[in-house]
Amino acid sequence: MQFLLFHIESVLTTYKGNPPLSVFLKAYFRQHPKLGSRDRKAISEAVYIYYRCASAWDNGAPVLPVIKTGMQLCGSDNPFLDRVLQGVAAAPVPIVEAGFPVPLSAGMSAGGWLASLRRQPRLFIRVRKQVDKVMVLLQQSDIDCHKEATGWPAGQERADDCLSLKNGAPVDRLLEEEDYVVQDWASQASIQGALDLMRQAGFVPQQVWDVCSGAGGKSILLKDKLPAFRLLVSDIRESILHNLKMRFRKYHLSGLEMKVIDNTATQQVAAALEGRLFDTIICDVPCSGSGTWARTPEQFHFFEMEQLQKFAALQYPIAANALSCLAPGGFFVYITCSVFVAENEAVVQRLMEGRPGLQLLHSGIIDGISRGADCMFVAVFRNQLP
Ligand SMILES: C[S@@+](CC[C@H](N)C(=O)[O-])C[C@H]1O[C@@H](n2cnc3c(N)ncnc32)[C@H](O)[C@@H]1O
Repeated sequence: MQFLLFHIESVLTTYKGNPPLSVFLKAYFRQHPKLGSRDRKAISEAVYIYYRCASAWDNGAPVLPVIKTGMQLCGSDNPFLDRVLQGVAAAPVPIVEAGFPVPLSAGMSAGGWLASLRRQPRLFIRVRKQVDKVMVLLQQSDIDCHKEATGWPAGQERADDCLSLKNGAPVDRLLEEEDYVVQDWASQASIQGALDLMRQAGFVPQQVWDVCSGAGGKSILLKDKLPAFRLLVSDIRESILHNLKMRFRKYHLSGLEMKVIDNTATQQVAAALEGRLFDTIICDVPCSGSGTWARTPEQFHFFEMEQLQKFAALQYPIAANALSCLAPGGFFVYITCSVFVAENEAVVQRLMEGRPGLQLLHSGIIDGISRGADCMFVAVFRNQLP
């Protein structure tokens, strides 16, 4: 047991918040090949618990002794982990009592959101075909799963192809890889709701630009849901566009054009697009990720308020440069995985200023907390200029 505690402490003292904890742990375990899979699991769980709980107790100071005692009492079977989490969930959160220092988007309560960061979220998949057959297959293997309705606004969601499962469910061993996409409920809902709005307006996207495409979560969903359309994806990182290309290949999707673009650079955008206009633009900007901190509790632990200014300085220019390429009558979808006003409503407000032709059709948080999912923010605009 002592060696597990040694490794837990060693990770906690050497990890400084970057790269993501999952990447750091993989590298750490590569350096310690004698650790078996059970050891790695116990160390990872304890470290994640530390970061989940640390916010509840005065920068985590008392959390480590609780983990140590738990491990000494229970071994690495981890029944103690549940008890630690239950204890933490019930404990008062000092930061809530003091009031969370950053204003949260409309509809978010600081207490509910902070409490949700202490629970591990669920796993969500989007099933690309025969969802009922897939559910039966999973249930036959004793994997508890249920359909989760996606879309917005509340009351207009549809239970379709989104499945909710316990985190860690071994879907990769049971399903063919091209039959499903791992994608959080809120991410699915962000696009599903926007598509519903377009459908209600009798609008069918033909020329789509996915700005900040990352590895293509939103684009893959669009390709699965819509009839043929031309798609441009762009991101500042060439390596992530390579991942996107591999994913498109895996899912047998075609009709893709890719460009490396720094969307904060007005000249670069103009040179890359040569006056092209798009009738649909998805703008899923870089952000604090605060709506996903339940999955990455280390980001909350190491978060510093100044980082918000840095993101805000990226979000507006990225969105404004993209908006300049929106065709008349076109739809512009601004998305973040943040719950902070500064990255959400404040950017929407700035985008509206000086653009009288831009109509805001919808703006709000997609709250995944009760479902064990992430929170996102989405605003949908339409260019009403003739
Ligand atoms: C929230 S992620 C996008 C996630 C992606 N849309 C998806 O659904 O999987 C934001 C992306 O913005 C990219 N990015 C950051 N700064 C950028 C910039 N200045 N111009 C273009 N993309 C940028 C990042 O590389 C990252 O992939």
